[in-house]
Amino acid sequence: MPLLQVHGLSRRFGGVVALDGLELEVRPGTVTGLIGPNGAGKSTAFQCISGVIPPDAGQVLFDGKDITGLRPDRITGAGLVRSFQIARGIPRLTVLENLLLYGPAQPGEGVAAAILRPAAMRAREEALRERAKAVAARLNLTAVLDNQAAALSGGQKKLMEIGRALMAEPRLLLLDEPVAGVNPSLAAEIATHIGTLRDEGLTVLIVEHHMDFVASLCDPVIVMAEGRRLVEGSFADVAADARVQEAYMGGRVHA
Ligand SMILES: Nc1ncnc2c1ncn2[C@@H]1O[C@H](COP(=O)(O)OP(=O)(O)OP(=O)(O)O)[C@@H](O)[C@H]1O
Repeated sequence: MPLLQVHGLSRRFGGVVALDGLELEVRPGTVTGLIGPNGAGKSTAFQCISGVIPPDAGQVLFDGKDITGLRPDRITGAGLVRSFQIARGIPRLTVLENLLLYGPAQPGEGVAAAILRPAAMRAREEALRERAKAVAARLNLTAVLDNQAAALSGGQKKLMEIGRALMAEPRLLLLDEPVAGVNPSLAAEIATHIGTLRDEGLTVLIVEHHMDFVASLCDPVIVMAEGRRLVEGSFADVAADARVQEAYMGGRVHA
């Protein structure tokens, strides 16, 4: 069964039809790419899937359960986590502190539990620190764990952003332009990290304009145009498709 199923997703902004009956599926264990020309509706799809904005119509199923219109924190709690295009870490906090902010919510660990069960709270904090360190290690951020986020390179900020999403223990990670503004060698490094996460069982859906990155990492690739799915297939197949080239207004999609 697909991990994510989107049926008939529609959303308007005034007179603009951003999503027009979008259909898409993400199979478990894939890094699925979502591409398309500017204004195709990719970001709006991410926003509707992750609960940031409600769709006007349609359905989002995560692991077979209807999550349409749920609050973003509920959707994150269910294991569908979105990472943002712009790194939003808190600049004055260290990398470790930024990661710790995004540990999974613990049901039942309210204020009363904190007062009554300090040992349990300390154990949870310790477990969270260990998790943050493990996440940092997987993303080559160990050396900068105690540095302020503001002092990171552009690429390290992107990796920290992925790390923050990983702290929430996702089963499906939505990445919005993870290599926008990143140099090619760092983009290749980020692709390697994402490929490793996939090999470890994470499923990923990525919006990205950087075609080398999509070609090297994403299979399948879904092409959107005018709020709908235009074609889906391997990168080579969709790049060679005349409808896709037309949607990019005569521009070539290079492999
Ligand atoms: N909050 C909003 N208010 C009004 N119009 C919006 C809003 N968000 C998106 N739109 C419009 O909806 C359409 C789809 O936009 P969207 O950002 O989803 O496309 P996209 O495929 O992510 O584009 P890009 O690749 O340029 O980021 C566009 O015409 C856009 O102008």
